[in-house]
Amino acid sequence: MTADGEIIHFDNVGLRYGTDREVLSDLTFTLFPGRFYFLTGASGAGKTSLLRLLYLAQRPSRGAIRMFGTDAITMPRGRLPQLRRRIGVVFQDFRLIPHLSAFDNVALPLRVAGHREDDLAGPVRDILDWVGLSDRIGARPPTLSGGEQQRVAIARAVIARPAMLVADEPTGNVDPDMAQKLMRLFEMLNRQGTTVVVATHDLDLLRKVPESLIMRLDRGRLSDPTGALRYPPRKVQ
Ligand SMILES: Nc1ncnc2c1ncn2[C@@H]1O[C@H](COP(=O)(O)OP(=O)(O)OP(=O)(O)O)[C@@H](O)[C@H]1O
Repeated sequence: MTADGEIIHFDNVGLRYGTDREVLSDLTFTLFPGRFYFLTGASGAGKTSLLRLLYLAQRPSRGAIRMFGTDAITMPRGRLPQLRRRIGVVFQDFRLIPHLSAFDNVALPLRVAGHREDDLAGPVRDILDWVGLSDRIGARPPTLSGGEQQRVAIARAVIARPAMLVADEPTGNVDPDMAQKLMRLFEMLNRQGTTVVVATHDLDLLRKVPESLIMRLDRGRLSDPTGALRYPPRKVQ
């Protein structure tokens, strides 16, 4: 984190895939720690592409990105994993490992980070309990419902206590009740200090988190009365 408290700053960022037109253009904004952001926009507006920039799965075609005080464009590739570990990701399609139990899926980030087996069990059980899955610890993803898989994916994304959680359409596969519960989980996490960024085209979701801030993408550009999301973005009405 930098002195002025930002965690991410985009300066005039653009993204094109291959030689096609830009799918994201002129993005200038700052994300501040501990806030809850929604990223909205019609299908194809560029939400997933922007999230991929945020969790460092994609480099922009132009512009500057500063993350946790580091220039994310010019830093040595070897530092990428260190930066990525500070970001938890909930993918639209979960990306759970089907032959591993819920426990082992959630334990994965800790094992990758080199935690000892003796130290894993407690935190993994606690977090599965927190997402309401203490009775499904041994279950493999194909035997879980969509909402249960989603909660395993959330538990895996937050087990290593990331500074920022990024979630792509996390309620796309669940009923309204479960959507409400998942939002409560994200809010609880946010109250513990995690910056949350949720991409969704479901405008009802925005009302479920009154303190949230909105980033609205329109054909690859941030549409806000000021022309871009800035310092900080306005609150939901
Ligand atoms: N890997 C890729 N190669 C080429 N074009 C891509 C790629 N990924 C996305 N696009 C294009 O970029 C644009 C933005 O796509 P993106 O998936 O970011 O939008 P989105 O807002 O997340 O859409 P949805 O809500 O439907 O998931 C679309 O025109 C899409 O076709």
